[in-house]
Amino acid sequence: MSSPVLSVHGICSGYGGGNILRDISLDLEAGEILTVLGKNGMGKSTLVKTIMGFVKPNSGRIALHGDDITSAEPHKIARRSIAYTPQEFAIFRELTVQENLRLGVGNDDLLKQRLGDVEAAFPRMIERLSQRAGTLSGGEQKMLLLCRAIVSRPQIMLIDEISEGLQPTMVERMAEILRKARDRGVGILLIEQNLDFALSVADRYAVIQIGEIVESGRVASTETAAQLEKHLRI
Ligand SMILES: Nc1ncnc2c1ncn2[C@@H]1O[C@H](COP(=O)(O)OP(=O)(O)OP(=O)(O)O)[C@@H](O)[C@H]1O
Repeated sequence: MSSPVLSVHGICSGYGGGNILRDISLDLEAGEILTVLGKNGMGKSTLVKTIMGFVKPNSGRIALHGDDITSAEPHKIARRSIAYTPQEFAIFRELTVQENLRLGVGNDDLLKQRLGDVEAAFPRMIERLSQRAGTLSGGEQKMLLLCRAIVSRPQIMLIDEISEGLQPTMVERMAEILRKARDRGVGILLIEQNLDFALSVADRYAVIQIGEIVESGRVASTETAAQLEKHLRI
């Protein structure tokens, strides 16, 4: 087997010295989607924030492409071909769509070369390039987040609840975009509560309950959905 693009080993992490995550370990390979499932407040966002360096782990090790990045600064981690789409609407509302997309690549020339990636993912975004991002619909803002990640042509994507509040056709479009990225070899860590969406794209799953992984495996059949649903019920 190839070595993982992202490796999380024995991570304990939280806020103010306490631990929300306890002994979390997972590996992500190139060209696969691993979904991390769990109810509200179980620690899913804390996990991606810890990987990105926004929350410092109290113990454990995180490696990107085999290099230790535990406790590295977020801007240094972000330079390592990893794209993070946070759960919060992390777009710059006063900037245009194009200016938001530029943040994914660094300059306009490169963005121009890669606008085809945006058009292939979500043609409507091209029509909106000069529009202020804050005036996009909620669904379009989520699409912009995903497009910004895509134009950076990352090897790893960390995606936190992108499907939340979206209509089914938009969710299906997101699923297609993620499958295409996976088929190009991107390793995707997909944080989700939408079980149908997550299992329609993921190759593997892990369930977080109160900061611990309580179940994990391959996404195989409808049996998996039935088996996992209990973890997501309120
Ligand atoms: N900045 C913070 N300071 C203190 N506690 C926090 C902070 N952010 C999150 N928490 C707590 O950590 C726990 C896990 O939160 P986290 O956001 O990781 O959960 P989640 O599984 O992503 O849930 P959701 O789906 O609701 O976003 C919660 O109890 C939350 O209140």
